[in-house]
Amino acid sequence: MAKQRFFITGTDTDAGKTYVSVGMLKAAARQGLRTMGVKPISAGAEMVDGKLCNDDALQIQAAGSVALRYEQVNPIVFEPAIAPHIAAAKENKLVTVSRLEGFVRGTLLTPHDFSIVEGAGGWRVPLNDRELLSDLAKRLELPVIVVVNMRLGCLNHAFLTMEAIRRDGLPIAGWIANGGQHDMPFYEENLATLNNMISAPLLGSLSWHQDDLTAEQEFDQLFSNLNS
Ligand SMILES: Nc1ncnc2c1ncn2[C@@H]1O[C@H](COP(=O)(O)OP(=O)(O)OP(=O)(O)O)[C@@H](O)[C@H]1O
Ligand SMILES: C[C@H](N)[C@H](N)CCCCCC(=O)O
Ligand SMILES: [Mg+2]
Repeated sequence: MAKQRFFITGTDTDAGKTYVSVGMLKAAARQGLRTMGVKPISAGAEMVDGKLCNDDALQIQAAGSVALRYEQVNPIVFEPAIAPHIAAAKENKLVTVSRLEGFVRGTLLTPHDFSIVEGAGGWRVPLNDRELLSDLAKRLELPVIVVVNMRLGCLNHAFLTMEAIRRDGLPIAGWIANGGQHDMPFYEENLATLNNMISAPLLGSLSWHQDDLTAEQEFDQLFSNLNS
């Protein structure tokens, strides 16, 4: 199987990007693949053993089967859980696409079969006054997986996100309906609307999980859909 790499974005912050990233990394590892994930920039971190660590990055680091140092997974980390460019400005730091691209490409040189790069927030999150996180995805030329947080308002968010990714010229590997039947009235009707109007494949609909086995089964199916 050829090496597979994806950029994971979502309809918003808290859409489930990390949840999906971790689930996919584990599903790929169950198929015997060497897996790794990168969270290039994070905002929202705590001190762990004297080092600022972001929970998404720790989860992604733990879920990958290839051992990576924290800095390889998450090279840029800010303490407050706010928009990353504002967190950077508060520390008089400038984050650029070029710098992030260098870090990510460096980590992805580590031999592996399957990798994900998790964004932060949604598609158009600023990195500085001129550049967006979507510019990083463009520079990396990665196919994109969109996690749609299934709640009222997601139709508009999902369509705008798809439009923006296509406008950026990147392929959409597929989208995931996340957290179904959790708190969405007329879930099936909303899912059908998304499915009819999005031309990229629906890779899977993930329920709001009650147990690990259900989650594993859903991610195994999702992983197999990604490869079909
Ligand atoms: N299908 C699901 N079942 C159960 N819990 C879920 C599911 N999807 C997401 N969650 C939970 O919802 C919360 C938000 O999800 P997650 O952290 O993956 O969002 P995110 O898109 O990565 O956000 P960020 O923009 O901060 O990176 C987490 O606590 C996560 O465990
Ligand atoms: C702190 C949060 N969990 C994410 N890491 C960053 C979300 C940035 C959102 C920016 C925005 O679109 O307003
Ligand atoms: Mg996350």
